[in-house]
Amino acid sequence: MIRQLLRLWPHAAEVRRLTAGYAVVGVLQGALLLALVPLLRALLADPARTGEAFAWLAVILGLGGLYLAAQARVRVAAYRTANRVMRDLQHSAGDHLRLLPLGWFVGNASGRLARAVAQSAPTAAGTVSHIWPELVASIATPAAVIVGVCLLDWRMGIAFLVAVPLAMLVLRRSGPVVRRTQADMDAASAEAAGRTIEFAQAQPVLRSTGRALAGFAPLERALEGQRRAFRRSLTLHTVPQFAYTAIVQLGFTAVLLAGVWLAVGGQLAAADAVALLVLAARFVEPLAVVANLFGAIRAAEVAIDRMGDILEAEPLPEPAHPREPAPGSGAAIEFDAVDFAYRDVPVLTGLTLSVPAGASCALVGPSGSGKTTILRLIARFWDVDGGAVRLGGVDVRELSTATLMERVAIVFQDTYLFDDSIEENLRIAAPEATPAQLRTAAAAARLDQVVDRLPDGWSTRVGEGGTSLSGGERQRVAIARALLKDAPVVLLDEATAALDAENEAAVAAGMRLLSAQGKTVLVIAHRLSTVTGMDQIAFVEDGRVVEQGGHERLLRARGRYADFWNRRTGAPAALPAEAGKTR
Ligand SMILES: Nc1ncnc2c1ncn2[C@@H]1O[C@H](COP(=O)(O)OP(=O)(O)OP(=O)(O)O)[C@@H](O)[C@H]1O
Repeated sequence: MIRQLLRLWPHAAEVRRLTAGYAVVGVLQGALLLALVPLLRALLADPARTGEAFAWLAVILGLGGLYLAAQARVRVAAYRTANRVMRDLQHSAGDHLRLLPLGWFVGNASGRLARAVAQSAPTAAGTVSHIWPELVASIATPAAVIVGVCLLDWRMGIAFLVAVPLAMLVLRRSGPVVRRTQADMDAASAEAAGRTIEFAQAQPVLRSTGRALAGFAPLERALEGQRRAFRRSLTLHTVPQFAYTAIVQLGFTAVLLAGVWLAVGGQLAAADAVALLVLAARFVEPLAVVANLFGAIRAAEVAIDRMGDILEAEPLPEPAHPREPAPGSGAAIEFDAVDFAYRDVPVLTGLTLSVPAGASCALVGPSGSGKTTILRLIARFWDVDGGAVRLGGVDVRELSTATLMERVAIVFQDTYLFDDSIEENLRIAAPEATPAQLRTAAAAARLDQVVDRLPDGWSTRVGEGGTSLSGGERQRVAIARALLKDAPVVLLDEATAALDAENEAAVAAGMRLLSAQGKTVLVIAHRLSTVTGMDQIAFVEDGRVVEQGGHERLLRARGRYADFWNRRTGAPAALPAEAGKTR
């Protein structure tokens, strides 16, 4: 566990110092127990050796004081270290997240992150402050007792030692099993938590489809999986736990038998035998908890691994010698024979696309053809597997992340809004913007109409993630942000959610304005009204651009785009009214 922790929190000297402190506390406790032997020996002698007994009592009191002082000191140090561990791990996670490619955040990253930051860091800290000290003391105390007993009577020392190798063997053997079952439990709990959240979020869908009372199979499966993992962990832990307890009791029995046998045979004074048996009873206590502590350590290892998944995730490679996009054509976008796969599943194959600076281009094509992936590769969510994506003639891998992000504004479907006012949500894009600039951008994106309808106007809080706005209204915020950011390249994924006429017109107007401002606009167009106004259309199919050109020209060519257009214009245009408004 400590080795894993040190990989993420490289302060070996501090951990060593702390461990040495815990060991000293454990040894002092062992010495305290050992001092009982001469005390009892003096008390049980016939007649009792009162003076000697008082002297040993004084020694015990002295050792007790020392033990308490050492314990207090080490505890304070441990709490400080634990605080630092928690703070450093959380800060490192925060710092590291900023370096990870945006693609890392696609999928269930938020769940992983929340668990790592909210649970793993405190677990690692708690292990340092509580479990590790107890474990070290639970080993150091019996070790000190055994050494002392060996010095008092080597035969009894051997009896004390009998159980130790067996106990160690059981702990060693059970370690990987406990760790594996803990990891299974952890994975099953994560799945159950994710499905529970999904169940809550899916309530509107489940109710509107009349399935709310019919149960939710993914959640039921996840909960059953969690129960199965729990049962399995109980079963697999029971045998080694029982074996360990039996071995510890066996050790105690060995000491008992050896003491009685030696005392009956006259080889050990009765007083010594009684004293050593009392010691054996106390000796067993810390040993008995070691197995549980090992279990807790294994659980902590799983939590630390979870944190490791974040801290050891590969950051986005930064160029050693960053370049700047060429002046003039700085906002041109070019895909040069790009290959890209998600976990070995090819999505783009030899994709070539060229959009001159200041031009607008609509990506059109069947669902799953790779349009979103194309936009994401420009923003370096991931790096390409083959070929190159260029911005202003420079491979995006040769631009620093700061330069790239400065030049690109992203308006994705799932625009995230902070639970703050609309004004603050716009300021994210341009913290220095004057109120007049904010209002101009908002008006251009027709966001002012939304603001006018909100109860507190500009100061209305938009709810967590912007849930009090509709999808179309959130996109208007994103377009206003893009206008404010004034980046030369705008990547826009039109909301697929049905937009009402007003939102559709607002988004289209925003796009036209961005284009009129001379920006290179790349749009995933889900609406034909968007497509016709674009300088170019790139028809994407099976991860390639199969046709590129103006709308009229492509229609005349009667190729794949013309087919797509004819099918779409022939299809019923009516879409369901916009769902998801909570306002
Ligand atoms: N993060 C991901 N991990 C694995 N596969 C992915 C991921 N994102 C997309 N894919 C897969 O890559 C393929 C292309 O997806 P992409 O989202 O780029 O297509 P699209 O043309 O934008 O589709 P749509 O129009 O439906 O949004 C699909 O088969 C999709 O399932």
